[in-house]
Amino acid sequence: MELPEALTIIDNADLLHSEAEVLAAIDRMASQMTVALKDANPIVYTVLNGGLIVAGNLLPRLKFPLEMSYLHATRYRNETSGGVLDWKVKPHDDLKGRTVVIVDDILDEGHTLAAIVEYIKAQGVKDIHVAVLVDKLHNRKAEGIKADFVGLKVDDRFLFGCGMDYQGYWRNTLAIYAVKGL
Ligand SMILES: O=P(O)(O)OC[C@H]1O[C@H](OP(=O)(O)OP(=O)(O)O)[C@H](O)[C@@H]1O
Ligand code: HPA
Repeated sequence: MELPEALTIIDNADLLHSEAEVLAAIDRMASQMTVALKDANPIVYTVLNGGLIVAGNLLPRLKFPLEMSYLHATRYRNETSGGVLDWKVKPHDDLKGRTVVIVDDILDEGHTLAAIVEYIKAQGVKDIHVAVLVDKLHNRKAEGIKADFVGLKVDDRFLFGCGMDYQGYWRNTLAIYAVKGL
């Protein structure tokens, strides 16, 4: 995408959730996660790239001991529909007997999180929890995948902002937008 096009995209987009609404949603998630996980000594995996902004705002709000790690799995590749999952970085810690938390920006069709959860469960973890800022509302979800902590439920549009990209751009906002016409 050329720079002028990136500017046109955000100028014409629909603002779905302001910065303040996103931060309030992250505050709510943090409170729920603190109640559920404060004594669990979890290892928290951020799913790159999209989970970075959510994790950067969420983790400082979790007022209990935890370890941080990351993994990278991707299936959209700058497109607006997902393809085959490409594992760029698999989890690399000893997870046997651990409580694991996965943090990502969005649960859309759920194929990404389903594959991540399946892989992590196979490492012999004690339990696993999924936290996403956005759960997209539609009936195309992969079987059996559900988030335990959800910040916002959003209509079935193509979103960007707060980690989510449109053609590689605009992950770097806190507000959440929908692309005009998508
Ligand atoms: O529920 P799904 O339909 O599987 O989609 C959700 C996934 O898609 C996005 O990642 P993407 O593939 O764009 O990789 P990226 O975060 O590295 O850009 C997003 O960050 C989620 O991980
Ligand atoms: O709506 C979306 N926007 C950006 N990235 C995504 N990955 C899955 N769904 C989306």
